[in-house]
Amino acid sequence: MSRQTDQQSAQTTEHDATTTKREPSRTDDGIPAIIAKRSSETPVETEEIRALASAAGYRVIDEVTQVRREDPGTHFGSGKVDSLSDRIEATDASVLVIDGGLTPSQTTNLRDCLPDETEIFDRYRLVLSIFAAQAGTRRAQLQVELAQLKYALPRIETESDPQAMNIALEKGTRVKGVRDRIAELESKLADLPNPAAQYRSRRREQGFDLVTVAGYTNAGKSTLLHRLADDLSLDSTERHPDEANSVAAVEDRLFKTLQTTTRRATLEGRPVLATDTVGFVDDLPHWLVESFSTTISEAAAADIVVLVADASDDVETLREKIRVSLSVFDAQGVETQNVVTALNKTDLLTDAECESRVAAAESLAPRVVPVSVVEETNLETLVEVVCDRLPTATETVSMSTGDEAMSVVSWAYDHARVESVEYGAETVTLTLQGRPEILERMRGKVESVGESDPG
Ligand SMILES: Nc1nc2c(ncn2[C@@H]2O[C@H](COP(=O)(O)OP(=O)(O)OP(=O)(O)O)[C@@H](O)[C@H]2O)c(=O)[nH]1
Ligand SMILES: [Mg+2]
Repeated sequence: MSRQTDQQSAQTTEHDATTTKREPSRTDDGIPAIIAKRSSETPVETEEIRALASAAGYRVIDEVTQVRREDPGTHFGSGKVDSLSDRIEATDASVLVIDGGLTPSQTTNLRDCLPDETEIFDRYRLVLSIFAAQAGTRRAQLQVELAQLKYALPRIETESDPQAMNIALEKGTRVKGVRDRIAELESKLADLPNPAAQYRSRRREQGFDLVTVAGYTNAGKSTLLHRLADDLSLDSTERHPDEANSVAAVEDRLFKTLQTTTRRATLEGRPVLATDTVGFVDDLPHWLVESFSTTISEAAAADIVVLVADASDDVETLREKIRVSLSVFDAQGVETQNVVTALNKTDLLTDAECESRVAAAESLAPRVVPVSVVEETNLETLVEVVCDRLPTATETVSMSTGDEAMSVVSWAYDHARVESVEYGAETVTLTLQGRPEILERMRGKVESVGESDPG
């Protein structure tokens, strides 16, 4: 992930270059905030964090960037913290937004150096506040609160001065309160009826294979789903039309991680329900991603999980994302044997680059299939590999010809893959492949029509 890459390259670049940029205020709405970002590379990119801050309702009035390796104490180093403090004082900003993750002790140290009442938002807290504002369903609200408390807990634990007895006591009470609430939320969430899960379990009874598409944001999950889906009509997973860094697009991207879409697809003749899941947001810790992974837990109930990874990432990033994805699956009880890895966007790579990505992915993940969804390269192989893993049985049945037989044949087309139908003078012989449960139901139907001796 990019944070790690920053730290690695930081060992070679150790200088302090500062730039500040005054933001012409476009709107007077919103709480005034200062953006701060430390990076080991120039130029220091702040476009995304600015969009996130606006999405969270802040008005960015100033920006401070620093090229330096991370300071373990205050993230920025003491000189920079002093000038940040001055700037906050001078601009009357009440919020400091930091593009990066702060440890609990960095948060406390930094707070001690800034004007009183300055609210510090690191990247995670900022994203959580956007989720909180957007969570529309009861489930999403509970999930957001849970994630916020998990974020806050270690910070409350490090916060107070342990020498002051009364504060320590007070801290103890607060910590206990938060722990109790976390336990309460977890059990509430577990008890909450999940309409999506109920829907899927019903569909499975009807004979649908269930495929879940998961992976990091921007890997191409929704695009893949569109390509596979029978019905290509637009829905909520559609990209925001004017993508270009608008606040709406950022909100859209974040909010989408709380939603899922299920579409019907036909893979090698079999009816499949494909579910688009959580896009793991880059640079968010994986406990946070997990807090929102409603559907990932349902992925454990899916027949196959297609892990979509972006092959145009550099090898290290690709590895890291695959590692995190697999560990999230593992934590949710998805069996490795049910994972198929689609290494997407090979159209952006040379053959040699593609080979190195495949090798890297194969060292971590099962069944790696390089594909380009937009150019439709190798999608048949992907479908084949998925279908190979679906629970399958084959059966041949015969029935007396007639209307009833015809309705069984049409039922078969809807629920399984029909390999052949032969219409004889007196009998219809049908060979089909599908879920064992479906073949079982097929037998029941054939019996009611009246079986006919195929010979
Ligand atoms: N070059 C290239 N771009 C692709 C390919 N597949 C998808 N993309 C692009 O990658 C971007 C992200 O695709 P999405 O399908 O929205 O990604 P996603 O995984 O659903 O992302 P989230 O919903 O944010 O989690 C879009 O701009 C796609 O057009 C591909 O095979 N090649
Ligand atoms: Mg998507």
